[in-house]
Amino acid sequence: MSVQLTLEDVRVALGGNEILHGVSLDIAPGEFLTLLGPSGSGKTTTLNVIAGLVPTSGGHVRFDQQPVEKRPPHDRDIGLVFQSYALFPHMTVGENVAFPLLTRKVDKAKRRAVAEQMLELVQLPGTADRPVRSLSGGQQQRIALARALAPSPSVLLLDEPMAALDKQLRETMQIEVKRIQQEVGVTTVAVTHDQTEAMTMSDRVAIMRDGNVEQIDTPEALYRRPATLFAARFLGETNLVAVRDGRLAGFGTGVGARSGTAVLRPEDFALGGDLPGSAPRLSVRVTTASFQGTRYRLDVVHDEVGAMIVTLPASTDPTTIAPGTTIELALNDGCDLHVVPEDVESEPPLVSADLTIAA
Ligand SMILES: Nc1ncnc2c1ncn2[C@@H]1O[C@H](COP(=O)(O)OP(=O)(O)OP(=O)(O)O)[C@@H](O)[C@H]1O
Repeated sequence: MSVQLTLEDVRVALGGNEILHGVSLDIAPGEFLTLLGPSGSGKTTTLNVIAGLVPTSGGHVRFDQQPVEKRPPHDRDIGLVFQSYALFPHMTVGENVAFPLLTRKVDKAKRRAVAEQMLELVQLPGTADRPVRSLSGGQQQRIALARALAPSPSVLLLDEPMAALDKQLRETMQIEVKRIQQEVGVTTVAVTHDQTEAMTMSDRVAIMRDGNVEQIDTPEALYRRPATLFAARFLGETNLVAVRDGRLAGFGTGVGARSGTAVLRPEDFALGGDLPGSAPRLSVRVTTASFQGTRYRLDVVHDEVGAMIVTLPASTDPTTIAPGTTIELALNDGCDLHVVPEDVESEPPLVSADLTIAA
């Protein structure tokens, strides 16, 4: 059973300081939301508020409209997965998975059946009788997930669940966690520092900054339409190019907008020679060029715009982009230039302008 999870102007004060300054989130039943943000921005505190592990000093937390602020953690119907797995080392895999059912007084045969069903779900069938210590880190994380899901919680909370895994395993597990979450359909909130992980797993991502939600949207919208420069910098690599009096710095192109900052992603560029002469362009000097299998990644510099990051197709002739070379960059066909207006950082509510390039 999945629930609608609502945080309404939630405030938390700890050690004499207010840590959350009015966090509001509305998470649909079965949705996967990730809290992403720098260290100390309030991600874990928000997760702990939902779990009931941290008291609120204001606002409301609701499951399907019902306030739960007064309910203790064990009475909130929540599954929790931590970075450290927190499995019981002296128990078997099956006993670990079934543990939450033991405390709910479910009989032994039913516990065993649920444990086996959960082990199927996390693709570790037949491991119920193995000592938990005999499993690898990735397998132990699957067991932690199976244990959290065993009582069919209303809400699943994942606190940096992949942080202890190596990069390759982490990428596999991100896909796997999303598959399992979709199969079960449980409303899920995750915390991570890892923007790729956030984009891979989530229906929506909430970017947190200093105890507030900076922006919440789908990964695509956050990447293409960041409402603030903080959000633009936090999700994906970005080039911030000034727009003054309606002209894009360096390019000189009219963008028909007031002043602000254009958010140009590395893939928004192509080599000038590959595009029609009408495409906005500027000459830059290559400082580094590295081949990354599916593309080249270049650091380039322009006197007025400064340093930028650019990616070009893997088929690009490497001799034309060698460090020290001056190349002409053009804005890619279909590049939908997004400008954050100048006053946005200081004057909420946040709005962003979508502009088409004037001929
Ligand atoms: N028990 C506490 N007492 C006082 N301050 C606290 C307490 N717990 C957290 N804080 C402070 O609250 C702020 C938010 O902490 P929180 O752990 O929620 O951030 P975070 O975004 O999860 O960071 P990280 O990514 O480093 O885990 C930090 O400045 C932290 O120092």
